[in-house]
Parts: sequence; structure tokens; C-alpha cells
Amino acid sequence: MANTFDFSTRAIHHGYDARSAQGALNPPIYMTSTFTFETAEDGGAMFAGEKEGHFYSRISNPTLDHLEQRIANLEGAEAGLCTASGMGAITSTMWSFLAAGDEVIIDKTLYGCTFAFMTHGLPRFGVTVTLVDMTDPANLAAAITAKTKIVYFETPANPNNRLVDIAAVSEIAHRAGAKVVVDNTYATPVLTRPISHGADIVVHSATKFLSGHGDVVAGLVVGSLADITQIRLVGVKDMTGAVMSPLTAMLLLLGIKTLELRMERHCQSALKVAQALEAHPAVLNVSYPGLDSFPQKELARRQMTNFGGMIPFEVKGGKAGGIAMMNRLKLIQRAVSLGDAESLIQHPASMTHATYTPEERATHGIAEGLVRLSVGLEGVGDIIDDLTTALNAHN
Ligand SMILES: C/C=C(/N=C/c1c(COP(=O)(O)O)cnc(C)c1O)C(=O)O
Repeated sequence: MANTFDFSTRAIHHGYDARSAQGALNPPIYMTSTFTFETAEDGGAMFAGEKEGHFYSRISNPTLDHLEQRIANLEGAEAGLCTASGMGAITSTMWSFLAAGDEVIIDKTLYGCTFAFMTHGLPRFGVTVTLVDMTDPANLAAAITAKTKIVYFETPANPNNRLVDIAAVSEIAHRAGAKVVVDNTYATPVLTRPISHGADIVVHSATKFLSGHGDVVAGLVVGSLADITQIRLVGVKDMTGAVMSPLTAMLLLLGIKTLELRMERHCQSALKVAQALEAHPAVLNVSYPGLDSFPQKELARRQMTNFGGMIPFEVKGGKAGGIAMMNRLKLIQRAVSLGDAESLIQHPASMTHATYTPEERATHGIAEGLVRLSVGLEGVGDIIDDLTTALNAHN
């Protein structure tokens, strides 16, 4: 489908023709582990990459193929790859391009398990990982070397919504011959398309906004055909085995149909919730890219078409105050994950970012009292009322 069509038109239609499946409006779910060969020679030719076709679902599957084509189109990439989880997308990508002796540079603020993989996992295998505050690209320029193979960051970052200038960082990384990998989970291609700003590879926890209904754990990777083939045939096939189920792929195809619609509502509600929180006397600070008080608002307006559904904030009383406030909520659900129809709230320091030491959290801008709200699709008045009631009882 030509890119002349709107985002939502491509999110609903791209990569699938009902005539290829007896007119089925939704793509069939190919729940099969393996595929038969017409002849033994055909099998050998497929394994050798000399003949097109599916032969084993750890390498490719028709249902996954529809999703891979669709997410690649939405992100403006050549090719896509499905994985079992966001961590599967990240680790399969990193293992595909790294060997002992290589260097990786990561931004200081990442999702907790990504941080653990990068700072505890990779060094066990001889990869040097350097942490840099990429909100100032000059810090990357000072740290990058000829051994740097990958520059990795999230924008906005989980949990504090820090932004990284993709174009500026990509220019520096490419000058040194490094690939740029961006985790686009928070923004989704509705709000930011990192490849259009110079990134090489984009990874997603599709568990979040892309699925949007809290019904799957899944990951996606997009990039050049060469890079995606490398991640498919080395990272997923041999290094991690992090394969997505065709049923999960089908659920993601359903979720992505309404992605633009849902992101519009998440953003619209999140701005109103952020403004209400900022005005409440029990709230110390709110870090939302759509607020005038956001320190990187110029970059937010340049790099994002809207400002997302995630609100990190602190209330008076530090961790104890944040926990007490969370326990008074009635509509908003106490749970990790994000991007669901349901509004979710969690405490990074003791949950998603417990992998950081307290000292690391302090260094990396994750306050002990920070709470992270994922603004859902409920009536925004109900969300604000729940928060206000919990905050008014704050002593
Ligand atoms: C409980 C999980 C949370 N996050 C996950 C996550 C992953 C990892 O994605 P899987 O969970 O492996 O699909 C990758 N990249 C980002 C920016 C993420 O937020 C959470 O924060 O609440």
C-alpha cells in the first residue's frame, strides 16, 4: 500500500489482501510450527536461502509476516520482525551485532530490565557498556570511540519522560560508524518515527500501546532489510529463540488497527491529567512533555507530534507519600506495564526500576518517591476525580 494513505488506513490495511485468504477479512492465524516441502531439494534450497517460502515458524510465519510488513510501513522502515517480548526484541537485536571486545553506549535512563541486560548482562560476555547522559549530545561525542558498535536509548524514556534528540545523536553515532537503536515503546510511530530522524533500528515492547489491551507480551523490531535479516537469522533463530506466537501476532494486528485513535485519546487525556496534577498542592512535580514547565519542551515539539500517555510525578512525603496515595486509588489500577485501555499506576523505585541501586536511581533521575501513571481510555473526568480524591486525603 502506497504511503500516500493516512496512518490509520495503513494501520488497518497495509500488508494484507483478503483475496489471498479466501476473502477472510482478518488474516488467518497460521498455528503451525513447520511447513512441508514439495521436494527434498526444495527444503535444501529454502534452508540455503535460495528459495523463498516458510519452513519453520521460529524463522518466519505468514501471520507474523503480515504484522512485520505493517509495523515496518508504519515506522517508515524497509522490514520488520516479531519477537516474543520487548526484551526479546532488544536482546535479539543486541546479540546480532555484538562480540566480545565491542563497545555499546546507552542513555542513563532506560526501562529496568533493559538497564539490567545492558549493564549486568552484556559485560559478562566481554562487551563494554558506557552510560551517557544523551540529553546533551556533546556527552555522546566525548564518549564514542571506533569500537562503539551500538548507541541505544529510549525517547521518551521510561520512567521519567526524558527526551533524546534522535537526529543529533544519530549524526554523531554515524560519524563514528555506530548503529543507532531506539526503543520507541512510549511514543509509538504515531508520535515519533525514529528512522525518519536518522535511527537505524527501532525496537518496541508491543506489549504496551501497540497492543493497547493488556492481552499480549510481545516485541517488534524494524530497520533495513539487511539488519532485520541479521536479527531474524542470528538474533532470534540462534541466539534467543524469542519467537512470537501467530495468535499473538493476530491480536497485535487487531490492536494496531486503532493505534492512532487510541494515541489521540491517551494524549488528550494525559495533558488534562498532567495539568490537574501540576495544580494540586500535594504534588511536588510532574514531568509531561506537553506541559509548559517541561524542561525539554522545544525538543518535544520538534520530535513528537503529541506528547504521549505517560505521566511520572512526585507527591509530598517521598516514597511513603507516593505509596499511600497509590493505595487510596479506586479506579486507577495498581499494576506495572503501560499503554493499556485501563489507567495503571506503579512505583518505579520498588517495581520496574528496582534493578537500579538507590545510588544509580539517584544518578539517573529516578526519584525514590516517583510514581508512574499510564493514562488509559476511561473518561478523563473519572481519572482526574480518582487522583484528586486520593490526593486530597494526602496529609
Ligand atoms: C513491566 C514492563 C514494563 N516495561 C517494559 C519495557 C520493555 C520490555 O518489554 P516486555 O515487557 O519484555 O514486552 C522494553 N522497553 C520499554 C521502554 C519498556 O517499558 C514497564 O515499564 O511497566
